[in-house]
Amino acid sequence: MKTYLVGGAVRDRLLGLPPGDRDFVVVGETPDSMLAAGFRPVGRDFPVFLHPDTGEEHALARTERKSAPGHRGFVVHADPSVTLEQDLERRDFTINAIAEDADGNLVDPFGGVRDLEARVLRHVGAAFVEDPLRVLRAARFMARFAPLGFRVAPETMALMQRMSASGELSSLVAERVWQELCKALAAPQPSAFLRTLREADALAVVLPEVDALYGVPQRAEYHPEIDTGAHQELVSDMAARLAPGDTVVGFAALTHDLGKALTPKQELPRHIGHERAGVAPLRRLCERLKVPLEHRDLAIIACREHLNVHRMLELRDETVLELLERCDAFRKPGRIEKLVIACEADKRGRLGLEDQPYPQGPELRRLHAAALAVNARDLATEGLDGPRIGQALRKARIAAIRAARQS
Ligand SMILES: Nc1ncnc2c1ncn2[C@@H]1O[C@H](COP(=O)(O)OP(=O)(O)OP(=O)(O)O)[C@@H](O)[C@H]1O
Repeated sequence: MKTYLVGGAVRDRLLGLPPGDRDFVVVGETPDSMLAAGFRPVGRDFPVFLHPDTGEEHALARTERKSAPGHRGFVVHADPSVTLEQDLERRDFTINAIAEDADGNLVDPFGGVRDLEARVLRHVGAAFVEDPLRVLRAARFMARFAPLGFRVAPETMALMQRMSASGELSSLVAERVWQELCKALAAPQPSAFLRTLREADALAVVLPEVDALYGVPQRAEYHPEIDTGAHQELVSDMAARLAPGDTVVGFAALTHDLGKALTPKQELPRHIGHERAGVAPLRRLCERLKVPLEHRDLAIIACREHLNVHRMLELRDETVLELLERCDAFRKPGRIEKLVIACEADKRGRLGLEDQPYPQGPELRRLHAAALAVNARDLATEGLDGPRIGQALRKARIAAIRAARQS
């Protein structure tokens, strides 16, 4: 069986990055011969099989054509006559179109190795324009590879701009968009995702709420030299640094200031009330992209509460408890940790504040732990009934917060 390692695994090994999932392409086989060799099929119509021992994905070499106008998706053609080169030709970027045989020999018909060395993200061929998702894929690869010095080839960027102008990006299904956004948030430099999409004129189409922050001024005492769009870029990168790979924190960091785009002109650049104004656009974005509940819930809390967390050290004991209650921190204790990191990213992700400590974080963690230690069952044994237990619990938690503050 002629089997080649392809895609991300070859690319990442050549870049010296730790190996991820391994995908293989198989040439000269049919679905029947794969089944006869013991492979298990994945899905129904898709020519992908799992290796009987390793479970790794083996796809039959295939070509793909965009289906006729009026039909969605692609026509996949996979049979023993499809060559390895034809399979590689349908891939998105040259650096993703390198194959490696079992002896470690590279097959690289489109100059992927040269582009890896030159740190260039370049499309393979004219068929690139057939799938609008590739604009987002380019942006998310930049979130991962910009720190290594990669840039998008000018001719690829020109194609991406044409794809945006064609209006096809708006036909992308929510799940595909969310998946790429998530991969970008899990990468070391999410700001490169935003910047690449903006340059391709695509951000306003896929994330209009995020795009709306560019050009909106910040308060003078923050960093007047950059706008709120640049601020959200810095905050997103800081979140990726503080909680690498945590897309729940990353999404909250990205969206915490959406309300600033709605500040009336006469109120600029103060943005009073932006934490409340941001909830509506955030909900809209979450509904459109079918954002998972865990991501959505933390993002809404971070949007609404980030100013309170920043003011933590001045808050009254009662207000600290209210903040914890609004975060549902007694039923979902893990949330406070993520909220703290998103808020810390906001504070430290400002020009000149990158290395500043964020004392509000440890303080909120400490007071949360003290309030959590108060046990409703202990109070129940004192003979209190329903509503009075609730009141006693609040009082005891406030006392615990006070005691922790004084200790
Ligand atoms: N929409 C697409 N258009 C063209 N080629 C694609 C597309 N999606 C995937 N590919 C090809 O399939 C390979 C595997 O795709 P996948 O999305 O798993 O990314 P990857 O390159 O393995 O990177 P990572 O594992 O970091 O996400 C890619 O390297 C590319 O060759």
